[in-house]
Amino acid sequence: DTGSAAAVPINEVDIAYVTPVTVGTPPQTLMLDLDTGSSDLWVFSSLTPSSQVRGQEIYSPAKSSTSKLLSGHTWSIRYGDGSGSRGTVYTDNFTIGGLEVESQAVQTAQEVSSSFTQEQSLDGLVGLGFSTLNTVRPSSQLTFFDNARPKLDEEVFTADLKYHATGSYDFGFIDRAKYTGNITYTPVQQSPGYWTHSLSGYAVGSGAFQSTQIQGISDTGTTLLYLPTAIVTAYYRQVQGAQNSQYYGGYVFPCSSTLPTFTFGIEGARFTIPASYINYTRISPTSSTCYGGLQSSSGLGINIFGDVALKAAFVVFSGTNPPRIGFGTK
Ligand SMILES: O[C@H]1CN[C@@H](c2nc(-c3ccc(C(F)(F)F)cc3)no2)C1
Repeated sequence: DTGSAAAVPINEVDIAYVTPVTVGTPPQTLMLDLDTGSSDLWVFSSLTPSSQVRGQEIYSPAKSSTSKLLSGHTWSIRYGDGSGSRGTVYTDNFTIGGLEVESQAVQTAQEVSSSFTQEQSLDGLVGLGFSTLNTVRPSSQLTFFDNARPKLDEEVFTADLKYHATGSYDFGFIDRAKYTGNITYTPVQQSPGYWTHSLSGYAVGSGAFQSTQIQGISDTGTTLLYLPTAIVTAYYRQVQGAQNSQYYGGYVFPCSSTLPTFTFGIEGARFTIPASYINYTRISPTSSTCYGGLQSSSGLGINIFGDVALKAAFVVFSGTNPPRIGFGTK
């Protein structure tokens, strides 16, 4: 089997992407954020206090003839930005892009943090990290990809995220129409559960490529690209008026500045992020100061190849044994 679904940016700066999914019988449609940096599938639900729901679609297990309570099981998760949620668990039919998993663990939120309440076009997350990261207790649950795997034509899913446009996630096949040339693969270290791999180096604008291994995680749920401080300062040294602002918590610059491109390597292949992707957003609607899409990872303890980098390529997440990740030019 295969599946294919849209990845729709939730605002005008691509802060996150949501994908239509269906849960239960008859199908209830929700828009979920597919996140390769976590492994919980959770949804706003009929169990979420109405004071915490602001425009989101909810899953009501009571309205589904195929829902089953996973008795005694709970979950609680915290994301990199400090947001979080927690609740109980049902199993139910779950589909993405026509690909169905009969008994998917669907984690129903009983509490969500304020930043989820405020994000009214996001109804929950689908974790596509390794199932070892799942937070359901006493027994952890499998991701949609792990459940779907036995029925997939090929043990892969792909991400084709786009700049200020709708892209796609495919399951079980690699769509040759979505990239040119060949996919370049590199090994993934699946512990502790992220899609962890290395870049083979980088270049700032037309500068020489610096060959250096940079280990990090490819994380579709993270908006920006976070790299070591030395690389980030080398980049913004090329930007007139750029500064690392304590106040704004990162590199900002005059919106009128000319930004260089940023190139990263996967093995011998090279992928160039256009300057426009790195001119991420105005710090406020009327400001002439802009916030960068490339920021330092020094406070995170890990480098994160988020959407600013991933949307510059066609990315294959391969669940083969051993797992690997592939990048294609598009
Ligand atoms: O934890 C890491 C795993 N992947 C990264 C991730 N972060 C979120 C997220 C989504 C939406 C929101 C909110 F809607 F604004 F609240 C917040 C965080 N989803 O994946 C970070």
